[in-house]
Amino acid sequence: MREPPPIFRLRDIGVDYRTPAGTVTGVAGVTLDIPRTGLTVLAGPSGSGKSTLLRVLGLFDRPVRGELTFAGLDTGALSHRRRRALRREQLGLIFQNPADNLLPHLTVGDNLRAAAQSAGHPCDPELLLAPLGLSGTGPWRVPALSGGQQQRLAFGCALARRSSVILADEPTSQLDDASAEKVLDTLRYLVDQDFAVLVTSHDERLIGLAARVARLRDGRLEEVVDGAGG
Ligand SMILES: Nc1ncnc2c1ncn2[C@@H]1O[C@H](COP(=O)(O)OP(=O)(O)OP(=O)(O)O)[C@@H](O)[C@H]1O
Repeated sequence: MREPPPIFRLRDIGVDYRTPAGTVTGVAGVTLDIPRTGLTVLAGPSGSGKSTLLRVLGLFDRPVRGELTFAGLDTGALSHRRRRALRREQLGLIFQNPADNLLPHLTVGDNLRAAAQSAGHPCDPELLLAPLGLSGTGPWRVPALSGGQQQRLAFGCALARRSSVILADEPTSQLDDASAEKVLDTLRYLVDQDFAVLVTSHDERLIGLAARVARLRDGRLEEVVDGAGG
């Protein structure tokens, strides 16, 4: 059987940052295909370019070099508006700090409703909350949730938007062990639901769940290996 086309196709991607001290390379020469299903981990030491690459894949930042195709679309040719619409409708990007992903003045249920509405979908919060281990929290305000619960709610918002791809920056890094385990359960659930899940991480437990691990070093792709979760 023929392999389905990749969800992301990266060819020679480069990102630079201009700083007062000169140009800093975020990533350079990254060529990689990311399949439509399963968990892909972008691994590598601090400063290796993981977050930079995730922001490019989330269509937040445009690479200065190379080509990025998302679901067959050449993203370099897309207007700012079209990129924003794709982000809202198809790409769930979850930032490292749980509080950055949610609307803190709303309840848990209203966060899910707002996420669903922004992508034009109906929403039953309790149906989304149960598999995330957050049953009954719909009427709570966001600050009443722990950091790990907020992180899982952020994944719930991506589910509510029916994002085809879920991208998360170090989702376990700010959590204690018990909360991190629950986030790992959430990632397993998303993979079972056939989402393409792409996360940056140094966390060996998370790397152990991956179908494939892309290792970066100094902004370059060092290797792509099959993981234990494949
Ligand atoms: N906004 C920025 N301005 C200037 N340089 C930046 C900026 N963001 C990242 N960099 C530089 O780009 C390179 C890659 O950084 P990036 O944050 O992508 O790495 P990372 O692997 O995600 O690191 P960490 O695990 O610490 O988050 C580093 O040299 C970093 O200093």
